Amino acid sequence: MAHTTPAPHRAALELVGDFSLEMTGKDIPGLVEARHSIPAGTKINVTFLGNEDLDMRVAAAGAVRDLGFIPVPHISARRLQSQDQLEEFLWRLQEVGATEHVFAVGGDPATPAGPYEDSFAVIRSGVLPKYGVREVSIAGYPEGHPDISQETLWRALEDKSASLKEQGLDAVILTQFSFDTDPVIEWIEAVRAKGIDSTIRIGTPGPAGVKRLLGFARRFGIGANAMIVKKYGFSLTNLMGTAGPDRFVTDLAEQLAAHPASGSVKLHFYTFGGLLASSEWARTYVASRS
Ligand SMILES: NC(=O)C1=CN([C@@H]2O[C@H](COP(=O)(O)OP(=O)(O)OC[C@H]3O[C@@H](n4cnc5c(N)ncnc54)[C@H](O)[C@@H]3O)[C@@H](O)[C@H]2O)C=CC1
Ligand SMILES: Nc1nc(=O)c2c([nH]1)NC[C@@H]1CN(c3ccc(C(=O)N[C@@H](CCC(=O)O)C(=O)O)cc3)CN21
Repeated sequence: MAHTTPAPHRAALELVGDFSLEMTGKDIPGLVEARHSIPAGTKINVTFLGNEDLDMRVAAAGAVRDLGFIPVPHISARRLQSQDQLEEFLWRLQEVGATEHVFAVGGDPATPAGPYEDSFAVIRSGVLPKYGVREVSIAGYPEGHPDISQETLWRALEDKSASLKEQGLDAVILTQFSFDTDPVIEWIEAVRAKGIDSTIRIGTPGPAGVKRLLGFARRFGIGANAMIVKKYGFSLTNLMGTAGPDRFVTDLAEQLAAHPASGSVKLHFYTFGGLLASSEWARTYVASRS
């Protein structure tokens, strides 16, 4: 007899199937360790951190590719010192076959290090397709951004989407992580209401120590008050513990199933606890619902 999967489970499987991951330039050992837990062809983003250099970023993107996954290197507009530096990065990435997908992001420095004030400046410069870029991810903020107004964020999203479309580049929206699904659902509706139909990848932390998660949340200005944190499934009185995205993902899947106009929505794991923990979590989650 045909096996039927209950609707909320089906929604959860759709959401978690084809998840993407994230690593830092330093994390090649973690990638090697996790490689058998990660499905072939999984997208793995490589961050562009201030404490890493071009060689590390290129080596990490190349390792992702060599192991049979799809590298999505980050390009941090405000951290670039010159157009030459951007082109050198892209050229080196292209040499290791890692330019088809990139994530163009503003970057945390309060003042730009060079000619790119924001990710729109990188995108509209037109250099990306010259190096083989075909799909560009851009950032989304379901809970806003501590230093950027809502109006500015929405204008940036629309400008970048329009410029990518004009250049014939695919767009994906990748969101800042959060612990609360309510603003995520509202925000997806607002994106769709603007006529933007790109795939949205909802960022969520993979399993990690609670203290570490809260540290990153504070650092990036992400809402993590006691109520939200409890809803996510961890306790502030148990800082030594580990928290995973079970509740967040199950809740998000249920809400998406109730909002069919959400369009294509997938998951992205910020792997603060390591690539292995996130990929094993996804594997177990899918297995328990299939
Ligand atoms: N690396 C990552 O995974 C993620 C990084 N971020 C951070 O979010 C911020 C915005 O990035 P995008 O959405 O790509 O913005 P964007 O590059 O599209 O810029 C949008 C507007 O915000 C301003 N802006 C950009 N970065 C700023 C900053 N650090 N401080 C003050 N104003 C800024 C720009 O001048 C522009 O007017 C950056 O700080 C970025 O690093 C956000 C999500 C994920
Ligand atoms: N505003 C903003 N800026 C970012 O850079 C950023 C976000 N948001 N959202 C989430 C992603 C994930 N990011 C990161 C940043 C650092 C590490 C990391 O492991 N950094 C260290 C370890 C230091 C520590 O434990 O505090 C490193 O080795 O550099 C991981 C993910 C960067 N990202």
